Amino acid sequence: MLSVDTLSKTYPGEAGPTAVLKGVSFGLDDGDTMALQGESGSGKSTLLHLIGGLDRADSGRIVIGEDEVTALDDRGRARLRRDSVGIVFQQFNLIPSLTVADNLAFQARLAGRRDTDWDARLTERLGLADHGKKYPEQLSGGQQQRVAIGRALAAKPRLVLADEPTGNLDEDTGERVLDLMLDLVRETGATLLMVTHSAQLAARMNRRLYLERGALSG
Ligand SMILES: Nc1ncnc2c1ncn2[C@@H]1O[C@H](COP(=O)(O)OP(=O)(O)OP(=O)(O)O)[C@@H](O)[C@H]1O
Repeated sequence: MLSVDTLSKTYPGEAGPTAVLKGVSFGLDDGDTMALQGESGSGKSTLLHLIGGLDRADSGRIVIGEDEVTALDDRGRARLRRDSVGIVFQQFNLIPSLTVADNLAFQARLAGRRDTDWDARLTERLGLADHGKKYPEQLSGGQQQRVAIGRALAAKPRLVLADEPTGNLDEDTGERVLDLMLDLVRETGATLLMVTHSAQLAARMNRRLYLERGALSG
């Protein structure tokens, strides 16, 4: 469902251009859960951003389902993010002026795929049933991250991209949040690509890849 083929990305820099990704290739099948690991600065976030259409590659090809991400214009990539991809960042990126319930439903509403039964189940499973009318600032970090996960999953995306989703949480909370996310991702049959520094969390995915000096091993 995801195919990445000889993807390259170079950033301009004061000391000259830096090649961050040098011909990265891999594929994911429907329902795969994959941990993406590598040292700080190895290009993990860059790779996720390119796949999610948040940034453009210099060369190479990314295909999600029927969509060739690398051939889409800005509008096409925005549509793909709205319709097929759920993204969870380390910073929760919730909308402070919306309630928890409205944050959770936000992306599904944009995609025209609001499913109130699924919203209710997500809310229950994520332990947010008593918090729907609160605002993000009234929640703990772990609760906010659960809202961000709920928002990403509410539209039932085919692909979930998560960038250190538990990096801001203590280890126990992080593990619980990840467990929930894995359960919910598996329930929807989505494919998960997750950046993590934690070997323990990576061990719970069915595949692992390691990014080193712009290339993958694993
Ligand atoms: N917009 C940008 N402009 C210039 N350089 C950038 C930009 N974004 C990232 N870089 C550089 O590209 C390299 C890879 O960054 P990236 O954030 O992808 O790494 P990472 O593996 O996700 O790191 P971390 O684990 O610390 O989050 C780094 O050297 C970074 O400084």
